[in-house]
Amino acid sequence: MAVEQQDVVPAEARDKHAQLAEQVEEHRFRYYVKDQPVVSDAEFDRLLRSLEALEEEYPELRTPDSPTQKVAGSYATEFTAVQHRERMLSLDNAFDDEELAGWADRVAKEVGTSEYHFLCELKVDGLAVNLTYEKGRLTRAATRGDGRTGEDITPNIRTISDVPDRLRGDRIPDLVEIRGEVYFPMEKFEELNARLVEAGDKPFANPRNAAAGSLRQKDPKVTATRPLHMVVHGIGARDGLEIARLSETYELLREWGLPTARHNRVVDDIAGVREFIGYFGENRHSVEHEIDGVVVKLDEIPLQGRLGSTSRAPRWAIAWKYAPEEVNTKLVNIRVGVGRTGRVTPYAQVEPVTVAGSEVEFATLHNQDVVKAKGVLIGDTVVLRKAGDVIPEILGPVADLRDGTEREFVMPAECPECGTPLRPMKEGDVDLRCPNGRTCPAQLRERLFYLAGRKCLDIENFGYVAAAALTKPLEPAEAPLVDEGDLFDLTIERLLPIKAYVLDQDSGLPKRDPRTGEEKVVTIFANQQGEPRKNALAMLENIAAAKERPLARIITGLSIRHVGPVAAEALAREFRSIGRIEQASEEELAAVEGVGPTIAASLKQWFEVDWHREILRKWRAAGVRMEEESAGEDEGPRPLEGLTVVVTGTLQDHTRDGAKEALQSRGAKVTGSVSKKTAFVVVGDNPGSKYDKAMQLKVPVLNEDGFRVLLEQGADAAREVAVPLEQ
Ligand SMILES: NC(=O)c1ccc[n+]([C@@H]2O[C@H](COP(=O)([O-])OP(=O)(O)OC[C@H]3O[C@@H](n4cnc5c(N)ncnc54)[C@H](O)[C@@H]3O)[C@@H](O)[C@H]2O)c1
Ligand SMILES: [Zn+2]
Repeated sequence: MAVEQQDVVPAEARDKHAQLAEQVEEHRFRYYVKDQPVVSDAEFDRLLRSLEALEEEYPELRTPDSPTQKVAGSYATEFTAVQHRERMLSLDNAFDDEELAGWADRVAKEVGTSEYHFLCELKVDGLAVNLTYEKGRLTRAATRGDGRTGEDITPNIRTISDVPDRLRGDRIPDLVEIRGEVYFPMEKFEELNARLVEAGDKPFANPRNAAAGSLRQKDPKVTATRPLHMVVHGIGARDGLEIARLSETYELLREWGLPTARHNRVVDDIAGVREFIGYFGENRHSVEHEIDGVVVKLDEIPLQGRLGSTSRAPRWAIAWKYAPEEVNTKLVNIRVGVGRTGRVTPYAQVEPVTVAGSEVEFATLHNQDVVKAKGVLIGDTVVLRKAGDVIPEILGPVADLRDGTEREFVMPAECPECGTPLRPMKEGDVDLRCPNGRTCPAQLRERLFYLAGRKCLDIENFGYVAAAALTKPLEPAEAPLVDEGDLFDLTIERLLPIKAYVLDQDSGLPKRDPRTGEEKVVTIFANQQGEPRKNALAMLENIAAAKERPLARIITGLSIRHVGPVAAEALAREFRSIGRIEQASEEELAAVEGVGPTIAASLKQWFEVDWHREILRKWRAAGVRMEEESAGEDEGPRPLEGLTVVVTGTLQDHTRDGAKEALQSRGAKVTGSVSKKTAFVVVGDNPGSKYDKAMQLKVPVLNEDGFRVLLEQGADAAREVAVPLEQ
């Protein structure tokens, strides 16, 4: 027999299988027992899939002890082992629509009735726990372990305020096992790592590991200091409880005081499932915890029993996985960039990786304290996260992969672009700045880019490369712009000879030709014959047109510290001229609503600088708008008059102020808190409690598309596309 089997499975495949199985087991140990995985989930999933593919090809390899056949995980000996009364299973995954449809077809075939529903739940990214309640009292809490045996973490679970010690209400059974997920909130994560690093401990690579590591502490006092939360997503053994639908069971559990999920939905068919998946794919960050997918379950409990389970997962449920937002990559270097107001910020340069659909090479690190708080070293493998449209960030290091060659980041003492010694603007500031405001090439380039950008003069054909070329060309030696003063006096003759690097906006570094590896240099305004390019002429025309922009935008474009679009708007409304702003006293400035003392002081300082006043003199001479007599608010129709709107979360196409401005200019009132009188809540990414409040009060919620409808077609049209609320 043995010989025959050898014939069927080539030795090569057998070796490959053994090797993969060992790797999978090793990663599982690091993940479930040590809470310090060394590869990303996506990488791990790929490994497991190759193992499955191999077993598909050679079914003999699929023995009961293969990692594909077991509930992953083990338990550490520091904890007392606990037997679960009913096994805790894993879930089968669907990575695409075909796999989802395949699952639905099997359900339809095997369930034996057409009367069934799907319950859609969010897949919470944390760790599974099992709570045993006897006669309403929490008597035991355990991790999943290998599905049969978990670790006793009862004292640790008791420190989580979401978890009731005693159930209250009716129909409380003699015994019930409650299954759920413990998670660590993303927004508290950085703080935890900062504390760990400060104490000389290893930081966590991501919030899921932080949840697992925090809960599985030998000393529950440590767990008590960690902001853990729990969401219920299932039920195990029970005695004295008759239940028919899982969704209804959750209602009951909620009445007992258990933390049930708020976003569950029962749908009739797979189309409904797809809609739920689509919605939360778009609104992944509007949820209070991290999610990595959607779990679809058969809602009818007797039918669940009819379908049964395999050794590792129920057949009546499937987990749809969203594209991963976290990847592991190497932190190649930490560089510093100089911003428009001279602020110097470290940022990470990583080995390029694709995440959430785009290639990432740089991630923000904010300031030197953040670098320290994250506990990352140059040379570390790090977890990089790109959530939706948010700027990529480094979550934490994979400390277990260090080999001793990693080094700490040291903040430079001098500006990387002009060599001026860096210093904080005020005593006690964390941020360091380059004080060379006028001629620091980095500051000038960033200021010009901002000035030409959407919030200010909105000059088309004037991008980052142009900003760099005009301020620090390779040729000619003398730059056309020494500061922004001469912007409106540029001529095509001055532009034609310019040769410059093609600078990358994220890093401020020259881009390289992928073939030759050389830095790219272009004559950006002239073609090969030395004639003006179309873009160059268009840019000049657009610069001329920009002189007429509203006063507020011109003020914004001056890059006065603390004076963003909102303050500029307030200043323009109140003073209606830059000259009058200059002449106003600090008290007068501070008294304007939306200005205040910090901005007033900053304005005063700005006007004291000679070259700043010189910019204004040149602009005035060039015919740039310096006054505005008509009141902007009185212009045009006000289609949203009488509506109160709340904006929350991060929108893609609008800044918060831009959204506000767009609403106000149409007559709507924009407020900060949701009440019954609120007409709409506009929700971007990471909206927080206002979204919850809107759900509670059943105020129509608009996503960004809905917001556009509101602006362009009015309130009635917007109501039609508002998010249907949960029944
Ligand atoms: N990076 C690594 O080295 C490594 C190693 C092992 C596992 N992993 C990762 O762990 C995951 C696999 O672990 P798994 O076997 O626990 O399977 P799983 O996470 O894919 O699915 C099962 C688990 O989902 C959880 N869950 C969350 N929300 C739920 C809901 N609403 N209803 C039901 N269950 C819900 C439960 O805890 C359940 O145990 C994968 O994401 C894998 O990439 C990573
Ligand atoms: Zn500088």
